[in-house]
Amino acid sequence: TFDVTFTTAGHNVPSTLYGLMYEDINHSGDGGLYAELIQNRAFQQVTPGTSAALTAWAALGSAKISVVASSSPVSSALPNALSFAVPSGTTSTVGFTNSGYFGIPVTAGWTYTGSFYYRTPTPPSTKVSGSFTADLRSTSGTVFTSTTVPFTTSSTWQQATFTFTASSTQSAVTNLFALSVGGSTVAGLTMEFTLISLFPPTFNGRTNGFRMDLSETLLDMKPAFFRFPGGNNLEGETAADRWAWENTVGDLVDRPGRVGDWGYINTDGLGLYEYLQWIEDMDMQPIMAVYAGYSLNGASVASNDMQTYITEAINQINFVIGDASTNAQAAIRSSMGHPDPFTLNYIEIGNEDFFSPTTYADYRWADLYNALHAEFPQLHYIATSATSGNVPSLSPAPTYWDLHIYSNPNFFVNGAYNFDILSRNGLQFFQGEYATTTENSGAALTYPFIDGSIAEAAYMAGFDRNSDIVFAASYAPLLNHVSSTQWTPDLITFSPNTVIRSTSYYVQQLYSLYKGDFYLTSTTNTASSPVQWSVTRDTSAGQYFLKVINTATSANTVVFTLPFTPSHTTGTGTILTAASGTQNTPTNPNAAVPSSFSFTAGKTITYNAPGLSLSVLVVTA
Ligand SMILES: [NH3+][C@H]1C[C@H](O)[C@@H](O)[C@@H]1CO
Repeated sequence: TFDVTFTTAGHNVPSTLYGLMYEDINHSGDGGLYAELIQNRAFQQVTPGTSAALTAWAALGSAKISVVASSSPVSSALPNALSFAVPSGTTSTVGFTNSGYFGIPVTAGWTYTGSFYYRTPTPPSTKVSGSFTADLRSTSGTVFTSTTVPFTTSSTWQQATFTFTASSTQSAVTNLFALSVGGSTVAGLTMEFTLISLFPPTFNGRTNGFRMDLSETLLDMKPAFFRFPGGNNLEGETAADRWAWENTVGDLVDRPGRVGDWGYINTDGLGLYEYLQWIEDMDMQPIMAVYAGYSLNGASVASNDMQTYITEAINQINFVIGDASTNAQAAIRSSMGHPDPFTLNYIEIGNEDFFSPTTYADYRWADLYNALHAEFPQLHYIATSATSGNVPSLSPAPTYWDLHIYSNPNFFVNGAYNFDILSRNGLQFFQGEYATTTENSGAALTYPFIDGSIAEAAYMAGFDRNSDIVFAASYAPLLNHVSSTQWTPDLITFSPNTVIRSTSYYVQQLYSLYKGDFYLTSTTNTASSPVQWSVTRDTSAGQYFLKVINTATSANTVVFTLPFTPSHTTGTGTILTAASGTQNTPTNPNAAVPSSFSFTAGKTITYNAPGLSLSVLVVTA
């Protein structure tokens, strides 16, 4: 039995404590949160004439399709186009299909919004007019919804737009988007297409917006912040491949995309503006990273080449918070629909610069910090070259540090007091990435499992308890597409039409929902104890959240002694618990989900915590 007495003494819990770490990894962005359904929609960053250039595209009927460098590109950012050549004498239906990001969801009632650019490089002497049919169909050709899109041959680019509404829901996602036309209409013609786009309804109805079910899944966590755009995906393989904000704003036709750092092309259709608008819609605040001159090939920008990136970072921040009436970058923001500045308090300078500590310490940190702090003194700047709370020396000395740790359950159980032992010297910590990535045996994890999730919960009691110096924490990575994953485990796994909440998702959710605003000191415990606890309070609601974490496989009893007598004798709690090894997976998505329970409340509360459990007992004063 663990006897826990808590007092009314303690400290504030920062509102920023629990949030989300994001980067476009595992198709978290393109094919995930970004709602565009067409993969390879503008043939960005591909080599014309290669089969890879045609990823996700296939011909219908006797048409010949290939990716070409257009003789008259739709924009300098999008030099490539799909060439669609119809042999003379063709009479049967021709066209092309796209298989989406490993599938396309067909959902009854959804009105899809589509568009494409098209032109006929060498139009016939007599203009040809006709109609394309745009549709969603199964791979066997069953059409679920369709509409006609009139066209007229012209050597100049036209943009066609259309909508259609699905009348059925298909459980299978192996569906195709198709553009087709009667062969006799276009026989002998060669046409070009690009930026072929199809959106479902989006979160908050935003144009060029976010996938609804994934947004709702994240909203259910009430996350306080969103760290973006990376993570490794900020850094590029080289400086030229980095995430550069300017290439991600403005009209989609002006965004070149880039080769991302996780093995696939980023369209950058999900760009800085879309991130910021969604973050605002989700009641979060950004923790925005700026490129700091280190890339994944291990090279650092030379000291006397830093100015380009310093200027880029200043412009990136001005896009977010500048005055649109005086600042050019802020004026772009305004022209995209947000005249007022977005909320911004935190800037992360680089990512995991403990891989390049020398150049970070010699000049990269100072160059960026000094310039940005001078320009934006009100912002907080987060350094990334620490691997633990014993931070390296940097000048100017950072106040904020981002720490990352990926390990096994034992690390998190034994590390539960890692922040208690740190001296309070003004430093503030962001546990920006953490997760149980292997079993104690070292076996890799494809999905989180209850043993690791409850170990994370034990570590997180340390975030509550030390939230005087831990201002933010987020599990990583956040998302993975079940059909294209480069890193496991992840908090949330998704397919084109399903979302699986892992056991670690529920731990993150419970800590975030029951964060409270004040931490109450209680009986000291020790690291590696099988049971951890945390008591926080929602002061305005007069509610106390008694969290109990039992990392042992057998039950343990905790007896709480309260500094007051609750106003009720029955309390309601929420528990996440499961047998060792349990995972939520695509085939068993609800193997472990939270459930509620009631308990007897009083000046003392005796709670028998099941093995491998996180429980939150809600007590009203
Ligand atoms: N290598 C990990 C650390 C880096 O910051 C992330 O991009 C990766 C997983 O999210």
